[in-house]
Amino acid sequence: MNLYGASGHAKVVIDIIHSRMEEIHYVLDDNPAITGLYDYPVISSFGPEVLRRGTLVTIGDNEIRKKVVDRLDGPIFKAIYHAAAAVDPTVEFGEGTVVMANASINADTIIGKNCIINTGATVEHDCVLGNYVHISPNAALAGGVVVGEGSHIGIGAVVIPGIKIGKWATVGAGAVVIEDVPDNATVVGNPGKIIKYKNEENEQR
Ligand SMILES: CC(=O)SCCNC(=O)CCNC(=O)[C@H](O)C(C)(C)COP(=O)(O)OP(=O)(O)OC[C@H]1O[C@@H](n2cnc3c(N)ncnc32)[C@H](O)[C@@H]1OP(=O)(O)O
Repeated sequence: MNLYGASGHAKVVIDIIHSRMEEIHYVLDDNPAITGLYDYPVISSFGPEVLRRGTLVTIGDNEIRKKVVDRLDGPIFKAIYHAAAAVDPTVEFGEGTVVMANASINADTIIGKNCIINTGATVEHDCVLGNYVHISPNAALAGGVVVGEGSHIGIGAVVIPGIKIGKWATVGAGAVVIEDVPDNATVVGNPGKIIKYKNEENEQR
């Protein structure tokens, strides 16, 4: 497989890949100033033949990861999870999703494409996560939580059972979410409160 994005996030994905003894063929990045990541040379100029084995887009920012996936002229690699992640066999993943060490994902959860379930995160039973979601390290989703496309749950945040989080929303680090979160909203604190929206026309401060 290839990695696209020679970032800090890519370093952690390399750990997953090593734990699974999969082979990395190329590390790619748009920035020609980045020439290496660990022992891997990084290339910024390449033809379609480089992409044929499948690529994981290793960019932490959800919007930028989507932009790169949308323009990629080749297949996305299957979902991959660290050998030290605890994943129930009933869990379904979309392609390009990565699960870091010590994450736990419980029964009948469905996770979309190109998501990140980061180190030590908990995604409980019966959750549904859209594409391009990022659950940050040590964040916890209780049972039956729904997270819409592109939303980012910050480090150490907690979401109580059955909550629905809309698309492209942000939950701040350490927040405790006890009410549904609309699309594009940013929620912080305990209990979580909306502080802004991505689209100014929706702003309700
Ligand atoms: C491996 C990895 O590193 S994975 C990456 C994990 N990353 C994260 O978890 C990042 C999470 N991001 C945050 O928590 C950010 O602070 C955000 C997204 C919630 C807000 O960021 P910004 O939009 O830049 O907002 P800004 O910093 O201007 O803060 C706005 C207000 O919210 C407050 N605020 C910001 N974040 C939080 C928070 N997590 N909890 C409580 N209050 C917060 C600020 O104090 C500020 O309050 P004020 O208006 O009274 O001064």
